[in-house]
Parts: sequence; structure tokens; C-alpha cells
Amino acid sequence: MKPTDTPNTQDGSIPTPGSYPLYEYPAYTFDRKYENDEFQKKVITLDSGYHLVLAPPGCGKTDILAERVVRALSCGVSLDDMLCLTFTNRAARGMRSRILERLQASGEMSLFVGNVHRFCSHYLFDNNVVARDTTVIDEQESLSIMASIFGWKEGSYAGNGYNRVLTNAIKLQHLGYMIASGCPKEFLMHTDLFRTFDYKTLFKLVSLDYTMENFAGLYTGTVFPKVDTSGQPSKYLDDCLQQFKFARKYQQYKEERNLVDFDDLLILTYIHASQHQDRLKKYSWIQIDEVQDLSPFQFGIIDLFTDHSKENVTLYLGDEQQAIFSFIGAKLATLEWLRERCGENMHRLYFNYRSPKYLLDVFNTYANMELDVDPHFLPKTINLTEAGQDSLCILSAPEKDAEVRLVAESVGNFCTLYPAERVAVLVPWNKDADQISSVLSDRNIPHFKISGTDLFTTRQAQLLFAHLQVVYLDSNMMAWSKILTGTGIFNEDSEARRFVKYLRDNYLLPSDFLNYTRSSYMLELYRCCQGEYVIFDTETTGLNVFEDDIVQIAAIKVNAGKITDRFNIILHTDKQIPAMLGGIINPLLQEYERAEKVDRKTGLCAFMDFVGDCTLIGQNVEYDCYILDYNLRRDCGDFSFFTVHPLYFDTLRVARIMAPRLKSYKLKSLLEVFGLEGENSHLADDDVIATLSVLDHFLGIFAANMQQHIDCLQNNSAVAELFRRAYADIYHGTLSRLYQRSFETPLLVDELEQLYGTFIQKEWITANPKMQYIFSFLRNDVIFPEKTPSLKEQLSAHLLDITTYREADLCDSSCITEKVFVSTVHKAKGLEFENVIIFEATDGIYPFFDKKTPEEIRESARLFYVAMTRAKKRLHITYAESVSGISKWGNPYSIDKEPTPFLRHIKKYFNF
Ligand SMILES: Nc1ncnc2c1ncn2[C@@H]1O[C@H](COP(=O)(O)OP(=O)(O)OP(=O)(O)O)[C@@H](O)[C@H]1O
Repeated sequence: MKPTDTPNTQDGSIPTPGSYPLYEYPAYTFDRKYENDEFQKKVITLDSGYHLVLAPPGCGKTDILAERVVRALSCGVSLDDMLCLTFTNRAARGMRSRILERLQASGEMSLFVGNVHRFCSHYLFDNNVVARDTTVIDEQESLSIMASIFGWKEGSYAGNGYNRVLTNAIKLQHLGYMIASGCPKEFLMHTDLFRTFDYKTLFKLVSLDYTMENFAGLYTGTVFPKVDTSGQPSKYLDDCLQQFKFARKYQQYKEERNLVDFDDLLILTYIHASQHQDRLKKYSWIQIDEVQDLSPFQFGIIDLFTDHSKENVTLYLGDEQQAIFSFIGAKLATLEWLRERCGENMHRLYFNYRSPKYLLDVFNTYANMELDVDPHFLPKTINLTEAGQDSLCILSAPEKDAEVRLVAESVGNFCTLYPAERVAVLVPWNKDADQISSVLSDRNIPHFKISGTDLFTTRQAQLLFAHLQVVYLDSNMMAWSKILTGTGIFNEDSEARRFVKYLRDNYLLPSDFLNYTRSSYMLELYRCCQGEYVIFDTETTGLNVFEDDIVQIAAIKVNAGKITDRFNIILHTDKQIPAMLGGIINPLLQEYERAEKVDRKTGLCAFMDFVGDCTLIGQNVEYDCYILDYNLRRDCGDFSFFTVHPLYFDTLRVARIMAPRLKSYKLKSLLEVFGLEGENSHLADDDVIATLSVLDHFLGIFAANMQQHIDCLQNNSAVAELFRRAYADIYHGTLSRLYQRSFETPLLVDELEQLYGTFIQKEWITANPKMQYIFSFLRNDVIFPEKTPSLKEQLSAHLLDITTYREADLCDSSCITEKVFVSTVHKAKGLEFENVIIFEATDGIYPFFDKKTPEEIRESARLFYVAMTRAKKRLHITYAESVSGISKWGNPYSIDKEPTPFLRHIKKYFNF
């Protein structure tokens, strides 16, 4: 125990409820279903300095975090200054909905609540650190890319040692990149590689000093190994050097295609934010949940965004006894570091509200005897409900299959006796979850399994999401690759990725194959610009194409590159013109006041006359066309713009095709990056001239490469034809519905459900009944059509989240109506269930037989603790007395097993 880690009473005695003075709550009431206890209140009202709150399971940590936000708001802290970091998306969603519930509000809230990865991804995109069209790839995609770098066939590496080889090469890329970028030693990720590989010997073999510089140099390819070719070739040496080479290739691969993986989100954020400290937005009110599960690097990142002045408040909340994520880099040492930082500001929670005394006795005895928790810090409860016969049971079966049946029986009994209560079967491994799930299915017991292949990463979900991604942004290369394999045009993702890259290098997108026969967006634009066309821009009262008013329309008519006519009017509006625009005073306001205003109908019709039958071009012109369409319908009778002008070209799209790695596609950036003439003043007349500059610039580059472009189109006309036949109608179908609106039903989900049926019909995917969970989750918990009525708005608000959700996010959401859950312990962390069954509580599983060091064994003990403490009413623990099977050599075997040694101090509480 640390000296600062003393109980929260002044005299060091064990606190009891009511032994604390009450705290002041200005303009804030605990208007909720229950009263917070004194310890909780103290934490809720902390408002300056660094504080570490350690609390055992069930003491209301999650609730406190939400309550702190509500109170801080009532004390005048602005949402923008607050940062709430959680460990999982699910925890973020839980906290968000608790805050909204307490504020009696619904829908969106401009407070950042999410995990560190999500925070970093916002930072990178908002600050143009990564290319605008960057895609975040998941682990599966990283593995698939690395496999193609190794030259391995898709799927050939799954489920065996090859997977580890790929993972190590990916880890090496991140480690090498961090070292090469000068990240501090204490923050380096994946330092386990230094233990897995004997780099010291490797460096000796290639005559290099074993230094960080050389390690980085080997990774970047700037230091050359001197391989002695005279002696015996060493496979180990070759493999190690190859790992460095492939790690480097992986980085190049990602850079060339605008891809970042999850680790990159952290690394790139750290590097950029540490170099731009003076310009960084710092938060003065921060709270971080589950601190025991964060890595030192994540803390380093959060620290960069912390306002370290006296006024700040940073609250670290966690429970060291629930630290079970060392395999993803979490280190208990970070808690020590936090203790030092927080000094006297250590707090504890002392009341468990989850479980009655008979369960808490088990947990506390375990925490004290097995995890060495000081008895002063063990929680109490006022719930003195007596244990029933079936409250605490240890059940054994002769062997594992019988144990599975025993669990299924217990689940069945719980369901019959307590139909309103939830039951969780917590298992050590995914394959156990599969086995239990299949027996439950045989017995017709409805249940939800959180394990194995994540529903969100299944082929079905991935293809549907890829479709939404390409419809939303057709420069998403990873999504196009998935579509090309999903629709059967290519057999392997790696082939499809190569193909899409080849198209891009020739200024083509797969959408060109769907939109044109033997032509392309760029070719059509080029042809159009040989004749007469109109470049136009609008300034509006807001960004809602359905409701806002156009206030200014400016246009130029261009013939073969020369401006031949100009148009510029200010339209009368009854709507408010926003005072500010992107942080500056809106120039339109002044312009509107000065100018002679034209009646809306007259002005809009005059513009349509000016355009005549010329093709329209503009920067982000889709927006201008849609708002024009809705304005025409409103102000000029039933006039449909798209009937008259189905064809238009967008210089934003052109820039995305011609310069795919830009960090911003705003007009101003384009002018700056390419040194073009023009001004982006946010007044339509200036912007059209700037747009012409951009257009001319890209047309020049295209003209110089046009032949290559045409060759590429011709060489691939057969693939194009196949793809068009397979997918064009579906693609255009969704595109045509982008701007439809409904305030009742989330159109995005309707679309997904319809597509799901179509994809099955086309045999691109097989039916998966679990997809209904995704649909219902999005429908009931994610998308609120009253806030975002159109598919376009829903995609813009939710697509990034949808592609990063995981199955565990579904738990505690209204889409799960099942009462029975089968989950690994790791995935059940943070959840609570009336009834918990811990499966396979056998020695060799808890602790797992390969866990040898005292720290590894303690982590296993904590895992068992996390499993037990999920229980609110009943806890059953099962184990098998023997395991049997067939050995590698074909001989049947049976080995006697003991229950887990973690039961030694608590078994006295259980019935057998
Ligand atoms: N003061 C209180 N009075 C009554 N119930 C409470 C109080 N505080 C929290 N609870 C309830 O206690 C339960 C446990 O709270 P919560 O899930 O926030 O605990 P936790 O500390 O986050 O647990 P874990 O570490 O296991 O995730 C919840 O059902 C919560 O609503």
C-alpha cells in the first residue's frame, strides 16, 4: 500500500455511511432515482486538481461520471471544455445516455465522450493531419494487407502461427515508426517484441551496434545490415530482416492508399500534437474511466490535451483489481504514476450497490485473500437480503461436455424460475462460447452470444457498410475493394485492392465503370470544358439543403477557357443570415445589407435563364444543386432542377480524383497548395473565379495524362462491363434516395435492410439472422430521424461510428431482448447480470496453464474477480473433473482436473 493510499477518513478508521460532512451543490440537485452516498458526492463535486478515484466493482463509478458532467454544467463549465474518456464505445454510449437522461434531453450533445482512439481519430481529421480521404482500417484489414505483403494467399494464414508472424510485423511497423519519430521510450508500444525476438543477436550478426538509432534505421531502410554471406545462411536472420522490410512496406502501403490503422490513430496524434503544443485545444475539465486499462502511451496523449493550469480538474477513475487488459498494452505501473501525480487527492468509494451482502462477502474475502486488498478498502452494502438455496453454488461435472450440459441446465432453471432476470454465462475462450451457444440453441433457449467473429466484422455487415461508404464518398478505396470482392468481380481482397490502386493511379474510380460506358468522369468533364459551361456558387442562410435559403448566386459563363458572361445577384430572404462563418464574421451579412435585393422567384428564374442549357460546374456543387432544387420548388412552383440539369461537375470531386492525398479539399487550401490565382472570400462572385483556377489546373494535368487514362479504361472494359451489370442498379438506387427524408423512420436502416435482402438474393452473402441486431440497434439506439431525416444526413452523422461498432456495443442496448448472454469475461467487463454462471473454473484455465509469472497469475486472479463481481443476485461456478480427448498421436486420453485454486478462500460460502 502506498503512503498516500489511506482510507478516506481523517483518523484512518473505516468509514460508515453518514460519517461525512455533506458537500455544497450550487444550483444543482440530485434529482434522480436514488441519493448518492457521501463518498460518491465528494467525488462528484471535485472541481480542481488531479484526483484518483479507486473503487471496487459495483460502487457506482459509471454513474458518478455522468453525474459529474451534469453538475459541472450547472456550475457553468462549457461542454466544449469537457473531455470524457471511456474504455469502450459501449461505456461511452452508456455515459452519454445517462447524461441525457439526467438533463432530460434527447439526441445529440456537443460533449466528447468516447475512447482514446475515437478522440484521436477526430483530432486527426479535424486538424487535417491525415489526408482528407483517409480510411481507418481494422485488425482484419491490417492482417489481410500484411498477408499480401508477405505474398500469402487470402485465408491461408488464419488460425495458426502465421497469424502471429503477420501481427508481429504489424507491431514492428508501429514500434519502428515510433522510435524513428523520436517518441519517448516510456511511451513505446509493442515493446514485447524486444522479448519475443533476440534483436541483440540479430544486430551482432549484421555488424550493427544495438542502438535505438540503428533499430529505427533498419526499419526506415536508412541503415544497411552487413550480412555475412560466406557462412551458413541463417533462417532466423533472414526472417528478422524480412520483418523489418515488410514492416516498412506496410507503412508505405498505407501511405500510398490513405489508410491508417488503430495504432496509427494514437501515434500520429501524439506526434502531431506534441509538435503543435502552442496551438492545441486544451481541456480544463477531464475525466477518464477505467484508468487501470490504459497504456502509458494513451496517458501521454491525454496529457498533451490537458490544461495543466491550476484551474483544471482531471479525474482518473478505475479499479486496479479489475486490470485485465495487459495484452493490449495496459500497465498497472501507470496507476503508480497517477498516484504520484495525484498525491493526497486519492479517493475511494465504499458502498456496493450491485450485490447483496452474501455475494459481497464472497467478493471481499476474495479481494482480501487472493488480491491482497487492504480490508479498509473493501466495500460494504446495506442490502442484507438472505441468500437462497440457489444463490451461491459450485457445480462439478465428470468431464467438459457434461459441464456444458450442466450449464445449459442451470440456464434453463434460471429462465424458468426468474423469467424477468438476466443470466450471463461467462467463459474463458470464444470456442467455449460457441459450444455453449450451440447446446442452448438445441434446447431452444434464446440467447445472445458476444464472442467469436464479431457480428460487425462478418462478411454480411462489411459488404453492407462498404456499400454505404462508397455511396457516401466514392474515393474510399478500401470500401471499393470490398465491393469488388463482395460482388464476385475479384476473388481476393488483395487483388481488388491492387486493381483499385491501379485505377486511381490513372485518375479513375470504380464508380466510373458504373456511371459510364467506355468513358469516365474526367473524360466527360474534359469534353464538356471544350465547349460552353457555367461555373456557379451560392451563399446560403445555412447548410440544410431542404430548408435554408439561397441568398447570393454568382456565376460565370466560360467558353473554351474564356469568360464570356457574368451573373451575380443577392436574393431577398426572410431567414436569418448567420453572423459567423467558420470562425470569421460572415461577409455575406455586409454584402446583403449593401446590395439591392432581388425578389426570390425573379432572381432564381433569372439564374436559370443565364445557365440555359450549359453544363454546370462548381466546388462542392452537389450541395449547391440540391439547395437550388429545393429553393426552386419552394419559390418557383413545382420546378425540378434535376430534370433540366441532370448533369453537373464538381471540382471537389475532380480534386479528389486528381490529387487523392490532400489533407483538405477546401477551395482555400487548393489555391494555396497549388499556388493558384484567386481568392476564397466566402462570397460567391470571388469563389467562382477561384473555382475556375482550380478547374483549369486539374484539366491541364489530366490532358497531359489522358492517353494513359483512356488506355486503362479500354484495357479494363470487360471488368467494367461485369461490374456494371452486377452492381450499377444497386449503387444508383441508393444514390437516388440520398436526399429523401423521413421524420418517422431512419432511412439508413430501411436502406440497409432492403440491401441485405438484395445481396442475399444475388448470393453475394448468406443470410445471418444476427444481422437483425445491427438493424434494430441502429434503428432504436443510434439514429434519430427527427434530427437527421435524410439518408445523406444520417450517413454524414453516423457512418464513421457504424463502421467501428463492435458486438459488445450492443449489450445494454434495447436491441437485445434476450435474457441470456454468453460472453467471454473480457467482453463482459462493466456489465451486470442478476445471475452469473462462470464456466470452466478449472485449474489450468484460472490461472491459464501458460501463465507462469506472479504478475500473470495475479492478472488471472483479477479476471476471475471481474467474472464473479458481475453478479447481482446469484453466482454459480462450474468445473469439469477431467478432460479427455485424442492426442496428436491418435491416442485417447483423460486427465483429472482440479477446480481453480482461486476458490480456496471462498468455497466455504458456496453450496456444492
Ligand atoms: N447511490 C446509489 N444508490 C443506489 N444505487 C446505486 C448508487 N450508485 C450506483 N448505484 C447502482 O449500482 C449499480 C452499480 O453501479 P456501476 O455500474 O456504476 O458500478 P461500477 O463501479 O461502474 O462497477 P464496475 O466497476 O463493476 O463496472 C448500478 O446499477 C447503479 O445504478
